[in-house]
Amino acid sequence: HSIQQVNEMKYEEFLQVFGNVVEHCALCAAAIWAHRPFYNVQELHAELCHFIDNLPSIGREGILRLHPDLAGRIAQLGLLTSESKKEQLSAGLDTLTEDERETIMDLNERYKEKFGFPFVICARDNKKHAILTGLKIRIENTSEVEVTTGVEEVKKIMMYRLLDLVKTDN
Ligand SMILES: NC(=O)NC1=NC(=O)NC1=O
Repeated sequence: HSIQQVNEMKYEEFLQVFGNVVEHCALCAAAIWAHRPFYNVQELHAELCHFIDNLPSIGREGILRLHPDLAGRIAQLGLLTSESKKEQLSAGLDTLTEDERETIMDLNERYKEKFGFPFVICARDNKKHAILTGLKIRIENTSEVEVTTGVEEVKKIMMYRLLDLVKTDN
């Protein structure tokens, strides 16, 4: 879709196209449709970031809770969204050794136990070793730091998903 086509979309089509740029959180796209027209994909991304940043912390934590674990049960059951599946594959999470898988699952469980939301990282920016390192380092952070860090990763994931949907070579 060109940005011109995006700006002409009724909200139903806009939601069909952009409803999952934030994983399982169609509210974000549903809200910022009202701010069309968008000059380009960067502005569309900025509007979504602005909406997310203005949520109370309980809302931002909620956005994190909507994310599937990396190499988690949902992934093993083949129940990831198409976007998440592609992202987790790009990080090489389908090539984990049994040890690596056990370590990630254990760290994810401990992270969730500590924070009450999952570890979120942009899998298209981080291969499996960076993900393991990120888990080990970030689990030592405070909850406040991790809400902010996780949301910043959600914004990166969102940018990639937007670039997959909006043609920028106009
Ligand atoms: N917990 C996560 O970080 N999940 C994910 N990150 C991505 O980039 N895709 C996911 O599914």
